[in-house]
Amino acid sequence: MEDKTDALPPVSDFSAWYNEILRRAEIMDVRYPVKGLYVWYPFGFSIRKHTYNMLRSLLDADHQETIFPLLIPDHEFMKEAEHIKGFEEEVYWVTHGGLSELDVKLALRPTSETAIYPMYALWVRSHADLPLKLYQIVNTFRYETKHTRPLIRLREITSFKEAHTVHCTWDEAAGQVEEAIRLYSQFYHSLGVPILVSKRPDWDKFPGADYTIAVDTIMPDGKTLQIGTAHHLGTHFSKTFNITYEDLAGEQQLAYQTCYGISERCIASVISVHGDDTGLVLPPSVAPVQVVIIPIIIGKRKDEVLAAAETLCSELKGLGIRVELDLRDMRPGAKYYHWELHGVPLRLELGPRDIDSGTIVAVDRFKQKQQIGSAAEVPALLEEIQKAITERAEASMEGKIAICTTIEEIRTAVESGVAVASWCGERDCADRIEAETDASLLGRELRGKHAEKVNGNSCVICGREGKGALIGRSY
Ligand SMILES: Nc1ncnc2c1ncn2[C@@H]1O[C@H](COS(=O)(=O)NC(=O)[C@@H](N)CS)[C@@H](O)[C@H]1O
Ligand SMILES: [Zn+2]
Repeated sequence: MEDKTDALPPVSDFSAWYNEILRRAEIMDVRYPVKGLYVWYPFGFSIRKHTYNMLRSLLDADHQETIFPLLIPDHEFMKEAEHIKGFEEEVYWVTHGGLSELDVKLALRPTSETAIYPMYALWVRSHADLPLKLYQIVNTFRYETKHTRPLIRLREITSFKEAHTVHCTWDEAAGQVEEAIRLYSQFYHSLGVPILVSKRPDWDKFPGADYTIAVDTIMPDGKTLQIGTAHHLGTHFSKTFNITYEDLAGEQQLAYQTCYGISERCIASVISVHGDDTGLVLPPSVAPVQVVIIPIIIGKRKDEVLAAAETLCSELKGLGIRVELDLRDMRPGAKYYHWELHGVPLRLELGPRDIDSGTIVAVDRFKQKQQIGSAAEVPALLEEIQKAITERAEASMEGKIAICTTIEEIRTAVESGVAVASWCGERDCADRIEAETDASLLGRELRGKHAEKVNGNSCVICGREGKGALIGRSY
C-alpha cells in the first residue's frame, strides 16, 4: 500500500504531509464514499488499540466501562434547551425502519448525555449510589459543516471516549473535573504530547455546562487542536432528567454532574506532533512495532545470521516487546525506509560481524546508532527513546508560545503558534482580539506557567488590569 515514487512532503508543508502520511503509513483510507467518514487501515487501528488501552488503563482505576444505545428518541434529545441549541444543526436523524416511517424519529448520538441520563434517573436513588463514574468508547455522529479532516474533524467520530459522572455536591463535581484533567495530562504525557490547559470563555463552553476546561496541543502549522474537554454540568441535566438522590436526612436532592471526552484527535496529535520529514515517529508506549530486527544476510553465513535473529526476536517477545523480524527479500536500505516511515522507535541490525563480536547494532528513530550486547538492554533503550521523543515535542511546543503585550505581537505570534497576553475578561475585548488577530481566545491558562508572566499587565485592548489568556488559531 506504499509507493515510494515521490518523497513525503516536508512537515513544514503540514497539510500535504498529514494527508500523505495517513496513506503512506497505512493509518486511514480517506476514499470512503461518505464525506467525513474514513476507514482505519490495520496499522492505524493498531496505533488506536495501544493508545486506547493506555486510556482505559487510566480510567479503569476508578471508572466503570459500559455501552449505551446509539439511537436517541427525539423527545429525550429535545429535553435540555441549551443542549439542543448546541447540537440541533449537527445531529443526524433516523426516520425510517425499512419501508415504514418511524412514529418517533431517532437521533444518532452526537454525544450521549440524552441517551445516558434517562437511565441515570432510574439508577441513582440514594447518596450511597454516588459518585457514579461510567465511561464508554463508541462512535458518535456530528454533521460537521466546517472542513472535515481524517482524525481531526469527522462526521462519524469512531473513537469517542465519553465519561459521565454523578455527584452529591457542586464541589465534588468540580473535583471530578480537576481529576479528569489530571487523568488527561497523564494520558497525553504517556503519548509524549505536550498540552496547554485552559478554561474556555463562557461563550465557548459545552452546551448545557456550567464551565468547560479544555486540553489543547499545538500542531506543526502553529494551529491548536482541542484534544480533550471536561465539563462541569451543575444541575442543568439533573433538573431536566430528574436525576435526584435521597440524602442522609432523607431529603430528595438534585445530583451534580460532569462529563469529559476524548476522540481520535488524540491519534492525530501523536502523528502530527512527533512526525518528521521521514515519516511517523511513534513513542514506544503506543507503537504497534516497538523494535524491528533487520538481519544483514551475507552469503554463506546466512543460516547462522537468521538463527541468531530468530533467537533475538523470541528473547524480545519474552520481554513483552512488540517486535518484528523483517525477513522480506529486500535491500536493508529499503527496509530501513519502510520502518522509519511507520515510526518504529528502534531498529536492530544483526550481521556476521556482530555475531563474531557478540554485539548488536541499535539505531533509534532519530538515527542515533550504538552497539548493545543483548536483548536485555532493549527495554531501557526504549525508555530513553520515549523520553527523547517527549522532550523533543515539549521543546518544540515551548518554541511556539510567545508572550505578547500588543495586538501586533499577538497577530505575529498566532501565525506560528500561541500568544499569551493580558485580557481583562470582558467579552467585547475578547471579540476585538479575535477580530484583529483572526485567532480564537482559548481561555485562561490553568496548570501552566505561561499566563502568569503577564498577570496584572493591562488588557491589550482596553488597558484595564488583566490576567493572562491564551490566543491561537485552531482546527
Ligand atoms: N467532529 C469531531 N471530530 C473529531 N473529534 C471531535 C469532533 N468534535 C469534537 N471532537 C473531540 O471530542 C471532544 C469532546 O467533545 S465535546 O463536544 O467537547 N464534549 C462532549 O461531547 C461532552 N459530552 C464530553 S464527552 C472534543 O474536545 C474534541 O477533542
Ligand atoms: Zn479589556
